[in-house]
Amino acid sequence: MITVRAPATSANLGSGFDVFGAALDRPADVIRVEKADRTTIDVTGYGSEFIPEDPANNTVGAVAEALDAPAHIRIDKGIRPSSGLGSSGASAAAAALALNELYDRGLTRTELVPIAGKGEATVSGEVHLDNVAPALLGGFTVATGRDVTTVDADIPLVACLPEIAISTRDARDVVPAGATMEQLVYTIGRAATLTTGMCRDDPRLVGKGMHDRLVTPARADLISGYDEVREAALAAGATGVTVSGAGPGVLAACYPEDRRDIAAAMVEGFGAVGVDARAYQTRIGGGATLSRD
Ligand SMILES: Nc1ncnc2c1ncn2[C@@H]1O[C@H](COP(=O)(O)OP(=O)(O)OP(=O)(O)O)[C@@H](O)[C@H]1O
Ligand SMILES: N[C@@H](CCO)C(=O)O
Repeated sequence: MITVRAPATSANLGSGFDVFGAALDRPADVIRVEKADRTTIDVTGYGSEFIPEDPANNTVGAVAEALDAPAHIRIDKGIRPSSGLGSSGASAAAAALALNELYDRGLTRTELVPIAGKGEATVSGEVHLDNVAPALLGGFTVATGRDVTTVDADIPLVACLPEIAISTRDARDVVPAGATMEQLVYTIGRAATLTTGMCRDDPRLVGKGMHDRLVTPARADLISGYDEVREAALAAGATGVTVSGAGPGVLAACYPEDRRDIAAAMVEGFGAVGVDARAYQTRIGGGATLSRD
């Protein structure tokens, strides 16, 4: 049996819509695969009651089909679905790595990224690699078309998950259809600042580079308490705050000594508007890990 642990990820990081992604060192999904005549799926764990076991509707089903690798697939969810922490992408990435090994397909992790992306597309409606790339490769990733660049960055983060569900499909509906030249110039500046911060392991530059005036404000309107939580995190020392992926998760970059206070402030911020929330004190971590029993 092959077991793969694939990490949660945070896509976009504010200024890098559909391009930037980061692997988080926690939470994670664990997938176990065994050869079978046809693909079957069992799901347990966090939010499993909301996840279809039909291979046509689960992200791992499309991956098994793309690799021509039928299997019995057990998914233990550590990442809540519809969270903005790449839950569906983590399962797809884990399945790609596990089935590639189970059937000796010989593909590299980079070659598995678009295959995992096909799985992710079954739920979000279109292929974007900003969750599956960091889940497979680890670190901070820049995905443009089929090309993915990685930076092995070390940045402390807090990911706060409110008890609100927002699907990626719905969150894509509010993305503005166009942008002005002024907005584009602003976004390019922030994205470049963030990338420089990742290359230098500099939380200040990463936080500054997260600021986005284009997609994030539209999505923030879907998250009750977003403005309060953002202000609370900044007051507790966060260097930058943004929507994680398609939301409702909220991501803060910070220095390590402020992480605990920021986590408490964010949970309290959601609490102030009557929303329960859970915060993960985390950091940019490695990609999926594989073991064979
Ligand atoms: N293996 C899976 N794990 C999680 N969700 C899955 C899986 N297979 C299908 N789904 C469905 O995908 C949807 C969640 O995916 P979605 O992209 O909306 O959220 P997410 O992956 O948590 O967030 P994001 O991509 O914004 O970081 C839910 O409707 C869920 O039922
Ligand atoms: N880039 C995607 C990530 C969510 O899966 C989005 O923000 O819609």
